[in-house]
Amino acid sequence: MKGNKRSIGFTHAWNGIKEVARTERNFRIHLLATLLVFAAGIVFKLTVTEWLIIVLAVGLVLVAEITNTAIEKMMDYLKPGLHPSAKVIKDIAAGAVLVAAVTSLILGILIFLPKLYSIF
Ligand SMILES: Nc1ncnc2c1ncn2[C@@H]1O[C@H](COP(=O)(O)OP(=O)(O)OP(=O)(O)O)[C@@H](O)[C@H]1O
Repeated sequence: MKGNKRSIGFTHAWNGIKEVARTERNFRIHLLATLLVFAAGIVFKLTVTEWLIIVLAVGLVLVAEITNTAIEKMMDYLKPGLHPSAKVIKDIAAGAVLVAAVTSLILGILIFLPKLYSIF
């Protein structure tokens, strides 16, 4: 048999992430932003505590985006046509992404702004 139960579970999870990356432009933008933030972290030599905050902030946004996509796809599967309840559910899921993104933006500003300020 090819692979054990755990590796098969990982394969399903990886397939899920690939599906989100393939279908969701916002997720691809967040992945690009993640790379840029990590590059900036290396350039500015972040402390361990700062890295902890940045990694958590980035993870928060990616998890929110993946969850939002799962909810959107579930709604499209369960209720393919337009429906007020589908709208409310999707809007709430999108709201979670917005909250995560704004939180991460604030954390990023608090960490990187003083470093940028000290350069100029
Ligand atoms: N079945 C539906 N019934 C009513 N309104 C809907 C429905 N599907 C989507 N909408 C509205 O369109 C918005 C965008 O939904 P869509 O499924 O197109 O997600 P998206 O374009 O991938 O957006 P996001 O940026 O949140 O990922 C929803 O937040 C909702 O307001």
